[in-house]
Amino acid sequence: MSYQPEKQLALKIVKQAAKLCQRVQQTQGRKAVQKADTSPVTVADFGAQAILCQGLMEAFPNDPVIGEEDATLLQQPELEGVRRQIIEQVQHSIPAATPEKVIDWINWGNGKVAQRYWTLDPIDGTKGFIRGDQYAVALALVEEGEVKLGVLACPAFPREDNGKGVIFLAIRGQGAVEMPLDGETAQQIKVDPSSNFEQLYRIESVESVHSDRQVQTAIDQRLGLTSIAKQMDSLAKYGAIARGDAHVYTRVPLPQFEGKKENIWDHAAGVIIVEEAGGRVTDLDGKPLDFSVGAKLSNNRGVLATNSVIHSQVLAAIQQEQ
Ligand SMILES: Nc1ncnc2c1ncn2[C@@H]1O[C@H](COP(=O)(O)O)[C@@H](OP(=O)(O)O)[C@H]1O
Ligand SMILES: [Mg+2]
Ligand SMILES: [Mg+2]
Ligand SMILES: [Mg+2]
Repeated sequence: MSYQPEKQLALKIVKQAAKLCQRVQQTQGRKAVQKADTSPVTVADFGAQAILCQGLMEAFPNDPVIGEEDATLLQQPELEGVRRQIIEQVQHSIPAATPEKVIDWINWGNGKVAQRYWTLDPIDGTKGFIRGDQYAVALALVEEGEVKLGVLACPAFPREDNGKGVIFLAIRGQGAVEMPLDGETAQQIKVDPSSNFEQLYRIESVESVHSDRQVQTAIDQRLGLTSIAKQMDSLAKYGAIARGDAHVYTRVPLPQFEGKKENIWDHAAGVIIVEEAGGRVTDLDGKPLDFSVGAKLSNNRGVLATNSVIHSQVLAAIQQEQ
């Protein structure tokens, strides 16, 4: 399968969604409201999910979509202003949008896992978005539990030409590329296959409660990895591994979140981008991430992404630390 129609649509809507996020940041700032689990969500998260879902619904009406956000929260009367801003922002991209349609589009992302489905994170790294750091719009196509296509728009990702804004794209069997967010020139990307731990970089979340830094540092020491870990919000970390800026990404759950499983949309697009760039992604026990069970990676524990060359050595060090 070449997945050309899927690729064209995915690129188009991810770019549209990223534009909405940039516009919200410029015009409305980075205000957030709290979800039931106390995590933040913004006008841009909801607006970007509406745009992504509308495009998928129109082009692939039979494919279920599993997205992070849900419009239930917006029924609260005190969020009337937020709801209005979301609708205005979506109308900017899709003039025919009505309030009812926008809510329906957001909720189109409440689908269930099927033989073929899409998963999306309208903003991964909402905390990064609010801080003015990295964030990503993430979209992936999954078939038979395997990611077949992944697109990541990272509007704040630094480019070699000193500009900002990168899209990472991978299709199974076709390699991984990066391109400027507002351009067309695709450039093949590859992991850096170095294996001398003294020269390698690990990358981790900026948020200290999203992974166990103590265990991660102990793993570094076992491996002889001496550099200070790079920190970056969102799935952009997978992009950094795929283009050779870093070599190891560990996501070790903190003891207090041991039973809390990772969301499929926080990983799917990144996994294929790293794999197609020559890297490897498993959980902390060396098992492939299983995208066939639901919205959570229920059959997996944590995540390890590497340049592939050092993967088994890192897994061995992880086993010794558990
Ligand atoms: N305690 C926790 N452990 C692991 N991941 C968590 C977490 N709390 C939140 N997250 C997830 O971490 C994601 C951000 O990833 P990162 O830490 O790599 O920047 C969040 O995505 P959203 O920002 O889309 O909500 C959220 O799903
Ligand atoms: Mg996320
Ligand atoms: Mg999100
Ligand atoms: Mg969130």
